[in-house]
Order: sequence, then structure tokens, then C-alpha cells
Amino acid sequence: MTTTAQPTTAETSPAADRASSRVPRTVDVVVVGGGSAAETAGPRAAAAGLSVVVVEASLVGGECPFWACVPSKAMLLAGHAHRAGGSTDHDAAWSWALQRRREATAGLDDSGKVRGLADAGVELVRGWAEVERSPGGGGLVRVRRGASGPDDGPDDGPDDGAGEVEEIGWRTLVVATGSTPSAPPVDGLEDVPTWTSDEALTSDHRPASLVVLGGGAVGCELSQVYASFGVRTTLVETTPRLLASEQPSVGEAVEQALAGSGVDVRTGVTASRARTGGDGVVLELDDGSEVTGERVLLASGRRPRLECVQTQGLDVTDAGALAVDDRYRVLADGQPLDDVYAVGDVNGRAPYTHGANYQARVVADALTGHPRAGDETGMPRAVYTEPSVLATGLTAEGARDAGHEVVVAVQASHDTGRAHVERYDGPGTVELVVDAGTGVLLGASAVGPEADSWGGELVLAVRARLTVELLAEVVHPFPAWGELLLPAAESARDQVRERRGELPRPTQGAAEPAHAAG
Ligand SMILES: Cc1cc2nc3c(=O)[nH]c(=O)nc-3n(C[C@H](O)[C@H](O)[C@H](O)COP(=O)(O)OP(=O)(O)OC[C@H]3O[C@@H](n4cnc5c(N)ncnc54)[C@H](O)[C@@H]3O)c2cc1C
Ligand SMILES: NC(=O)c1ccc[n+]([C@@H]2O[C@H](COP(=O)([O-])OP(=O)(O)OC[C@H]3O[C@@H](n4cnc5c(N)ncnc54)[C@H](O)[C@@H]3O)[C@@H](O)[C@H]2O)c1
Repeated sequence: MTTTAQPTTAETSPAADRASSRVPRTVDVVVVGGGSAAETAGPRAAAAGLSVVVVEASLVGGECPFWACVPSKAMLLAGHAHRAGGSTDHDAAWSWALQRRREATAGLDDSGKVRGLADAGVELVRGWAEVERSPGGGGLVRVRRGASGPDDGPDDGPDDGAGEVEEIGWRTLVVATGSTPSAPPVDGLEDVPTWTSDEALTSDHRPASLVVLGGGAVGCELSQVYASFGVRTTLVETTPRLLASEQPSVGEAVEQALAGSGVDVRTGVTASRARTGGDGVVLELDDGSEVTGERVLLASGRRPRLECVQTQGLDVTDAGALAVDDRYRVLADGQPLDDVYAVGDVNGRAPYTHGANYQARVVADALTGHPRAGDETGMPRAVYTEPSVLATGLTAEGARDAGHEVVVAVQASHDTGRAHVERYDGPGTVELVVDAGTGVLLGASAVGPEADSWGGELVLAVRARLTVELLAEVVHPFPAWGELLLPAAESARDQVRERRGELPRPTQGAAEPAHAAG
């Protein structure tokens, strides 16, 4: 991300502050990083009467509204509409998609969000923060005004305080610095044209062809975006299937959907070398084959941003995230610190906007005198391809690792009233992971049109630790997509009953014949 934000009237004025900046003031809470997590935690703490400063080096709102969730969804929806319309005028459709993206991202203008913080009583300081902890608790942040990164010099924008260092004392620190794209170790990659998702979601350029490296959420979503607008798109994924951390039915269904959108999906192969040639870039794969494209889109994961606390003796997980306990207090030498929290992507536990927001709510409660443990049971994982994915809770492997004996029910069906009405014959897959003894739903995934919405029922079921006995009795309105859940719930229920030696009830089937009339 390269954008450096300019100050607005809602921010503290560096000129006015210059004198006072020599005498550090101390506030109750400093939040480093002004993304989703900060936008949730900051106003809640301020509403309780705490003095709160948010330090942001780039745009207030962080990744989600400007470079990630929002532009990618705008492009996915535009691409879906274009495919559904059947037009081959990709130029016109692309222009319209860019227009939709600009509207959705407010043209990369964060002034509305800046006003939101100010209205909530949160002070914003623009610049790059570095943290220092004091031995007795609390500490300082040093903010280099106008700098957007650790190695950036001051910019020469209208911020006449650019380059100044302001010190602000904190009683409690919340690290909410997010994550940044990480490039895989592929020889020659630094010498060929590449994009990260940040660049792909801000560029107006529609390449003739693209190689997407990585088949996680970013790779799947952005492959479908580009293929929808006529870009020859190849997706390369090391593991044997897409979305490999989910149950197998998820990746299989999404692969079918991407292939249907024109993506050439190559799984089980790793890029070993990149060179210029072909359409621009040639990527040599470890099975001896090659793929080419105008450029490579790096969708191979992200790493937490720890620069601001690097020298402060905080514990880091094997995955490079700040280690936290279940109250999101940061660990040092294995012990939680009472005055340092980490929320959002930087702790690596639930790297989604809703994950950041949930953790921030838990921490805001602690800051305002109501400490509690976070419970991420049922945290949803959505992928907004068409059809979309909603997964929650444990996979079968995760459940077994946690000591459960599991039954798994998988149902792939588009035989519902809704599919009939919408003439939909793509993937419609529900997979349930159930504790074999108790029948409690431990994890679930759904792939189908609008699964991100109707799959919410599975999120609630896992969070509330409901049984499949109950789930199989839930009635869905006809003709709603939610009817896809019934066959899987009944199958899981019957498997659990069989194990207990009880006779299975006769299943009724999700697809009532009424929809087939005529
Ligand atoms: C392409 C893409 C699509 C995505 N789509 C979705 C989606 O649809 N749904 C979903 O839930 N999630 C999605 N995500 C994930 C989501 O964007 C992140 O989980 C979320 O933005 C994390 O919020 P955060 O507050 O932890 O960090 P961020 O939003 O990254 O905010 C951190 C902020 O900290 C600032 N910062 C860092 N270090 C410093 C410092 N030293 N000083 C000052 N400021 C600093 C950064 O400038 C940044 O603005 C997507 C991610 C990508 C890449
Ligand atoms: N809808 C959403 O909520 C959403 C959307 C996009 C991203 N995100 C979040 O953004 C983060 C980053 O997503 P991501 O998809 O970049 O990361 P990821 O870690 O989920 O997936 C990266 C994939 O790249 C593959 N890979 C790594 N090196 C490779 C190589 N050399 N060749 C081929 N494949 C390689 C990995 O096997 C993995 O499957 C995640 O935390 C994700 O949850 C969320």
C-alpha cells in the first residue's frame, strides 16, 4: 500500500501541536493502526469517557474499505452481473465495474471515516508509530508525522508538521496494525511484473492475461473477477485443492465454479521459477509445465505487521503473529500483559473484518471495566465467489485433533424449489462435521448462491452448540436457498442415531416435488 493520507480538519493540527509535542502527554488508550479494529475499539472506549488516540499511517478504515473486502466485492458483483447478462462487450462492462468500485471505495477518500472518529470523540494522529514500553507499565508511541511506513521519509504534502516526531504516552496500548501481502519464494519473481491484491484492486488496467499465484480466498475471488471480464486467467495453487484449509467439498465446488467462469485452475503444482517471456511472464511449475500471463497476481498469503513493536520483547507465534491470550492481551515471555492488547489481522487468529471487529468489541469491554474472554467458536469464513462459500467451526481434521469422534455428512444438491425457479444448476454443497457421541454440530460449510447469507444459520448452530437432531427439525421457507441445509442435517442426524443403535427416521428430502410442476 503506498497511499499517504493528507490531513483533514477533523485531525489534530501539527502546527498547533508542535509546541506541546515536546512535552509528551499521556492518554488512556493509544490504538496503533486505524483499520477496522480501531474503528470499533476506539469509539467504544471514548464513549465510556476514556481519552483515545488512534495513530494511522495511511487511510482511516485500513485495508477493508479501500483495498480489500469492499473493492473486491464491488468487482465480483459487477463481474457476476456481466456474466449473467451474457454480453461479450468486456470493455464496457469493465468501465462500469471500475465506476462501481470507485463509488464503493469513495475514490480512496477517508474523510467520512475521519469525521466518524472525531464525532465519536477519538483523536486521530496521522503518521508512522513506533512503540516503547516502560518497565513499570504503560509507555510511549513516537509518531513520525506524514510518514506512511518505517522507511518512509516525510512527505511534502500540506501537513506542515510532516517529519516531526510526536511522543504520546499511553496507559493502555492496542496494537491493530493489520497485515501485508507476502510473496512466495519463487526464483526470479522480483524481476517480472507482479501485483498484490492492493494493486489489483486499485489499478484501472485490465490485463490481457493473468497468472494468479495462490488458491486461498484472495486467489479464488480475484481469479473470478478477472476471468469475468475476458482476461485469460490461470490460477496456480500448491496444495491439491482450492481453499485447502476447508472441508474438501468446498474447494471442489469452487473449482467447478471458477472453471465455469473460464479460469484455468492448476492445483497440486508449485511455481518454481519466473522469467520474462511469453505474454509477459513465464512461470515454470514444478511438474515441468509452464503458464504465461501479462503479469502475476500474488495471492499467496499475508503476514502480520509487527514493525511498530519489533523491539519490545513481545511473543510472536510460529506464523509470525503477535501472541495473545483469550482476552487478546499480548504475551511477553508467555505471560499476558495487562496493558497491551492486539486485535485484528496482527494476532492472526481470525483474519477477517468481522474477526477484527469482534476482538475489538471484547477489548473495548476490557478497557471500560468489563474484561471477558473472547469466544471465537463459530467465527464465519466467507468467500464471495459466485456461488459463495460460508464455513464455520472445525473441519473434520480439526475436530479429530481436538479429540472428537466425528461423523461427516456431505450433500451436493441443487434440487430445490429455488434452484428450479432460478434455473440454477451450479454447485450447492453442504457439509456438516458432527460429534458422533452427542450429535453437536462442530463445524459446517456451505457453497451455493448467497451461501454467505443463508449459511448464517450454521454459524449460529455451531456457536450455540446445537445438535443435528434440532437442526434437522428447522423448517425453511419455500422456495429459499436454506432448503439446501435439510438433506445434510437429516443425513448427519441419521448417522448419529445409527451409531447409537437407534433406527434412523425416514428422511423426507429437501426438495419437495411442488417446484417441478409443469
Ligand atoms: C483482497 C482482500 C479481500 C478481503 N475480503 C474480505 C472480506 O470480504 N471480508 C472480510 O471479513 N475480510 C476480508 N479481507 C480481510 C480483511 O481485509 C482484514 O481481515 C481486515 O482489514 C483486518 O483489519 P485490521 O483492522 O486488523 O487491519 P487493517 O485494516 O490492515 O488496518 C491496519 C492499519 O494499521 C496501519 N498501520 C500499520 N502499522 C502502523 C504503524 N506502525 N503506524 C501507524 N499505522 C500503522 C495500516 O496503515 C492500516 O491502515 C480481505 C483481505 C484481502 C487482502
Ligand atoms: N472473503 C474474505 O473474508 C476474504 C477474502 C480475501 C482475503 N481474506 C483474508 O486475507 C488473507 C490472505 O488471503 P490469501 O488468499 O492471500 O491467503 P491464504 O493463506 O488464505 O492462501 C494462500 C494460498 O496460496 C498458496 N500458495 C502459497 N505459495 C504458493 C506458491 N508458491 N505457488 C502456488 N500457491 C501458493 C497456499 O497454498 C494457499 O492456499 C487471509 O487471511 C484471508 O482470510 C478474506
